[in-house]
Amino acid sequence: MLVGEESCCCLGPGAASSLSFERSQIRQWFDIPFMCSPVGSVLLDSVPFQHCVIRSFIENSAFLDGLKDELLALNFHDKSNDLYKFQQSEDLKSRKEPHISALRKVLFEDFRQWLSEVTLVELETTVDISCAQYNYTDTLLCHDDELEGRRFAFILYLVPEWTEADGGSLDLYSTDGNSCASLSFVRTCMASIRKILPLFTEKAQPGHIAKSLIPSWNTLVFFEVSPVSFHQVSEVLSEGKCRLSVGGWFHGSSLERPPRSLDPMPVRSPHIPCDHEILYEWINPVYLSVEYQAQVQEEFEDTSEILLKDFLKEEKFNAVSAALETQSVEWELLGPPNRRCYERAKGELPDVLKSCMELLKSEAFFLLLSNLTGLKLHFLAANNEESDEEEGSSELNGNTSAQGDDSDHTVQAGSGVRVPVCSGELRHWEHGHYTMIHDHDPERQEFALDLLWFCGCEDWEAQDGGFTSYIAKEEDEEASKTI
Ligand SMILES: O=C(O)CCC(=O)C(=O)O
Ligand SMILES: [Fe+2]
Repeated sequence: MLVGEESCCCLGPGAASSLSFERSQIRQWFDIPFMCSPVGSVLLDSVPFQHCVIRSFIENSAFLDGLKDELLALNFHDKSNDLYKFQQSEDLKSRKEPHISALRKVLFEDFRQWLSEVTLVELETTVDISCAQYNYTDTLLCHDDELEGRRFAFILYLVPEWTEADGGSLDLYSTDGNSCASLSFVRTCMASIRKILPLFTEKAQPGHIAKSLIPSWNTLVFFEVSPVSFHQVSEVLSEGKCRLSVGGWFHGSSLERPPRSLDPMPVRSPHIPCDHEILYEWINPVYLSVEYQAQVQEEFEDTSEILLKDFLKEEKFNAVSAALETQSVEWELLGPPNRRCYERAKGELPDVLKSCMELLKSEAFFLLLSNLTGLKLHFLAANNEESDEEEGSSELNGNTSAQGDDSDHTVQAGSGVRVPVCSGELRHWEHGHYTMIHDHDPERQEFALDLLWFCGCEDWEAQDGGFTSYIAKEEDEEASKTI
């Protein structure tokens, strides 16, 4: 029987018996990959990566109620960036509340020892534990938990009646076949083999959701943190329910990490040669007046951004909108999910959309952008910038319709002159779509002009989401700027 620090925190025999239950069998099952074996209330599975679900983790329900009350009385702070939105408690490492202390003792003494025994992984005494609340619309997108020293992740759920329709599932991703580390595999490898492993494999990328675990009251999930442990908390969809959990990590020597796989660079091309007539055909004449362009440029130079309303001529805008609504555009879903999830137009576009994309890549448009921004995106543009490395990008966007991206960059030509280039796509965004910023993105290392053109999102409200956030260098949380 596991007993907490105070007698009122007796956890009851359930915790002890479920943990010690069939210990040798558990070890056996962990040794056999790709086998799902329910052992009483302990379910072990190595697909898509080693994880374990223990139901009725703590038997004493009065203890759990007390624990929940103590947790809800803690201070929570909002955590929000491109990866997540939820509330996190203060660190539980040194909280003195009786139930919290008792749980910490069970997890980081008894349970840690058991875990170490069944997995044959040496675990350190580091205590890494906090409490999280995911309420309506909260989420934690695809990630692998890898951080120096983290060896196993655990989460104990303290949720009300929960179904798939409530969202908030813990989704486990399969990887794209480059997989190089699973618990059983690593354990059977000699240390020397482990060392050379990264030389042969690149870090795997998450593919599709292979398994969704619906949280339930008093269920503990744990999994091995490895280069393939990609998972997410799907968006909480029910308005009235709080997905409360206690989670953290058991620390030990991290597994060898294969080198990161780099995102391929988008194909960039110089402008398409074309006459300036195209601008008169497509662009709202307001933006073609030299005086107005000078005003726009001044504002852009001050704030590094500008919003140009009614940018296309009305009839062109209507034609593009109609094409997006009525003509068939083939969309492909882009991944990997730890970087992005949205649709991009694929194959031949309907004529008007094709022409619109060509406009954004045209020579005349590069010149127009130069005039509006002061950036030298064309050799004829006045050179009033400090650096010759500014670049640009544009984006067509729509709700039920389309979105695109057009990035102007410069490449070195043979003569040493930088030639502005661009890349762009037509994108379609809907609920659940996103992009994430990455430290290792090549695009982060250089300057570019982002151009976003939206379609199909009239009467859009802030609460509808779909904004673009710019994050200041070295900052974790989103910067003030959202578009
Ligand atoms: O709450 C969960 O189910 C998982 C949380 C998680 O993945 C994390 O905090 O890193
Ligand atoms: Fe995680």
